[in-house]
Amino acid sequence: MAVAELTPSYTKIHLHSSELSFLSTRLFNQRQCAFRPLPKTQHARISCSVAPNQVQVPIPVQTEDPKSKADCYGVFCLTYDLKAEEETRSWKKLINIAVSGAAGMISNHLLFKIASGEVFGPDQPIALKLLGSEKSFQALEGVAMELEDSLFPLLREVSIGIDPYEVFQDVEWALLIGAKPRGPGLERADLLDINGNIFAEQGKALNAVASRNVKVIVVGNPCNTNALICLKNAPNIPAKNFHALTRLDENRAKCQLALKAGVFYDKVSNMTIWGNHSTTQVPDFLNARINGLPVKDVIKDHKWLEEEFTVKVQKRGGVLIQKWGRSSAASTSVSIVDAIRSLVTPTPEGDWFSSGVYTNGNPYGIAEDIVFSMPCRSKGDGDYELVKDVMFDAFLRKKISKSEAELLAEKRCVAHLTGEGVAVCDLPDDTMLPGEM
Ligand SMILES: NC(=O)C1=CN([C@@H]2O[C@H](COP(=O)(O)OP(=O)(O)OC[C@H]3O[C@@H](n4cnc5c(N)ncnc54)[C@H](OP(=O)(O)O)[C@@H]3O)[C@@H](O)[C@H]2O)C=CC1
Ligand SMILES: O=C([O-])CC(=O)C(=O)O
Repeated sequence: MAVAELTPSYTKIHLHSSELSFLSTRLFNQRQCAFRPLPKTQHARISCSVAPNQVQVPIPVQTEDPKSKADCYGVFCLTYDLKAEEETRSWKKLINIAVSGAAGMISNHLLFKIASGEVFGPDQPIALKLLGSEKSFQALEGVAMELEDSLFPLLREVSIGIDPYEVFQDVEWALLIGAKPRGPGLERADLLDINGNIFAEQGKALNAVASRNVKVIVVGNPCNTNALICLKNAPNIPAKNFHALTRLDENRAKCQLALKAGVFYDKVSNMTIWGNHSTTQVPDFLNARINGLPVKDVIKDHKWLEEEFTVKVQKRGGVLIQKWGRSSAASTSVSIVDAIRSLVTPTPEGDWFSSGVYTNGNPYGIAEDIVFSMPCRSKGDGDYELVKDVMFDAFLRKKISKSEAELLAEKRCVAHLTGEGVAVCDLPDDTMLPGEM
């Protein structure tokens, strides 16, 4: 028995499982449908952007129930009076947070931190919008079940979907984690193209449906160039709102300096990662401080700083993969939390944090129109400013130039995805993600 439900632009079809595989495969192959099995039934919901006259199934006339449009999950589909709770509990207005790759390893740590309130605060209700794929849909349901069972008071809504145009509707934060990992035999140019296509599509979707001031943090690698592709495909959202995650690198650098100096890592401040989230990244020991003093005054072994420290930070991800058999997920999720909190809380006086941001107007002479990790400060309003008073020496300049050249080469390689013509892929041979060795 097949049932279809029509709206002017969408056709919703409920099918028995026997009919499901044929129709969903056909329509999916035409990239026209979003497919969602309905929990605890033999049915699925398929949202297809096809003209109504193409549908060959009996169509009962129904008035649309707005609730049936939402892809809310389980307990999160219940209605409740959030406004009343805002008054009695002094809660803030609900914020919508989209997470892609939501069934992946990083998200599996991150979602529970966000839902617990440790990221946006104990008075900030949260709606989580999880983006997955046809392949990961069941796993997403598993994630949503675990979120249900956690009884987080601040988590008011969870929805799951595979269409970024639905999932990104009105989101104020988009945490873009989902990306294809670089496996054996996959050239970096191919990876840039495969993942670049994902981020071009997601940029277009954000541009169409997200909040006009959405903050976007790109985690999926190669994250700097993915962030550039994303912002170029979202011309109605300020380019300044896009970040590539280099906070994990900052945290790794702080840890290594603390270890060498024999201090706890909260004594390390002003840590900049310059450049690409790759093995050309530059952990800046010239401007960093330990107990408020220049690192070079505390760690006298400057050869260690220039050689071992720099390489250790650049390759930390790869060493971890060798030990763990998979890439950093828990510490990456912690660093995403740090990155968000740095934007929603004022930066401590005199300190700063690193983020991969758009270079236009930067005061350091770094090439314009790329996404480059630089030192930032925030008033806690979600926005940031670049730090002006930083020092450079010949060593730092040389290292920064290498990372800059790498990012300019990556940009030429994705010109077809940024609207800048024909791609030319002349990537430096040694270009690698931190996880590659
Ligand atoms: N910037 C940083 O500091 C760091 C970045 N990373 C990067 O984060 C990303 C995610 O890592 P992690 O969560 O561990 O990875 P996982 O493999 O656990 O999950 C990633 C998700 O990406 C999605 N995905 C995989 N292949 C494709 C594809 N071809 N097209 C679209 N989506 C795909 C899948 O979700 P679905 O099927 O639902 O689409 C998958 O669940 C990786 O790119 C990794 O390199 C990792 C560590 C640090
Ligand atoms: O290369 C990877 O996927 C892992 C990574 O980015 C990191 O550990 O910094």
